[in-house]
Amino acid sequence: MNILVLGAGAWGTALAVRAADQHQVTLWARDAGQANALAATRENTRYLPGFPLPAGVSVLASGPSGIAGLAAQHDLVIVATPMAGLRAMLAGLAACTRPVAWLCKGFEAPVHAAGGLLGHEIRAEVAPGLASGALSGPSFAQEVVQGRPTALVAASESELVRTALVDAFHGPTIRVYANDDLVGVEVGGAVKNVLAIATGLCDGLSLGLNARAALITRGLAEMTRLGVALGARAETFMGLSGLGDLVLTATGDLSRNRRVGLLLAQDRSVEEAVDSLGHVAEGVYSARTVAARARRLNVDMPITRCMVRLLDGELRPGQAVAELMGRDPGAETR
Ligand SMILES: NC(=O)C1=CN([C@@H]2O[C@H](COP(=O)(O)OP(=O)(O)OC[C@H]3O[C@@H](n4cnc5c(N)ncnc54)[C@H](O)[C@@H]3O)[C@@H](O)[C@H]2O)C=CC1
Ligand SMILES: O=C(CO)COP(=O)(O)O
Repeated sequence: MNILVLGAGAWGTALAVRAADQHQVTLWARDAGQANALAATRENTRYLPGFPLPAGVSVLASGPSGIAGLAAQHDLVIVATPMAGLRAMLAGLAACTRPVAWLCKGFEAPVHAAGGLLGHEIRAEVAPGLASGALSGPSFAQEVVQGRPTALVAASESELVRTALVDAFHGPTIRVYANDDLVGVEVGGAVKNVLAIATGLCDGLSLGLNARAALITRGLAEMTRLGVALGARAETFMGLSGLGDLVLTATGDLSRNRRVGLLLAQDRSVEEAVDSLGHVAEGVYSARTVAARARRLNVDMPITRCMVRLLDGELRPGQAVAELMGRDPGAETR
């Protein structure tokens, strides 16, 4: 198989390295300078230092034919940009006849009255004919690139896309499960980032293991409520892209979103926390949209609401905890 990976951040690079165990991979960087550095050093020193690119990975910057021309020369196209780059990528790939999958986890920042969109909603606007889906699940790039065992979920309404993703990435160190609930998989990947900020905050404030378990469990409930209201199946949230990725990101110190929460607990500003990462933390950008869409659907998401007020500077860390603990008693429903 010939695989094109559009985006040379940590995750695109890690998946390119692993896919090259079994396939030919082209890793595309939007910035010619970054592509040249990658090609010269055979290492992504900016986003994933310490892991050489194997011979099966070739590096490219945009050529005269652009991404549409490149896509036509490959069997599968992976969009590995953050959410902020997905709309432009899908628009550029609108006429592509190859299967396409995005890796980003979040809601787009609002571009019109409908509010911020998930990947499949952006696709419906800019590339409705594209055979496409999302590759998601609990997967830190640093572990995947080292060949540590990982399970992913290939989500699409299209069997062709699910099969292409399994063929591309299922191997000795990665298991890929197929799921046709694209909405559920996308909601899980987006909301877990917001909840990981909350759990980082909780751990940074040394609230204890009981508090962390409560946040994860009640966070899963609010993620499920939003997903079901958006048309997902509830059982998807018990799977890899729901519970699985929530547990990983909320508890694993490799998570950039969790690290934002840990830094906020030290009274660092959101800007300082994000700048210190040097990587994207999608939960920071998605939180407001998650809360806004939940509000419109009449879905109660108290943890998310609290995180938005913290990120907006309306609450200090201690006040956020007091607000969550001060709520009226309620039944343990989903
Ligand atoms: N790193 C990880 O372990 C995982 C990340 N993801 C998701 O994958 C997406 C990408 O994450 P990472 O590669 O880790 O990010 P990163 O911060 O390591 O790299 C981001 C890359 O995207 C490029 N970029 C930034 N803004 C862009 C835009 N507007 N248009 C096009 N390219 C742009 C940057 O130049 C850089 O190459 C995120 O949505 C993240 O949530 C998903 C699973 C695992
Ligand atoms: O999505 C991820 C792991 O599955 C990565 O999470 P962070 O973006 O918080 O690092």
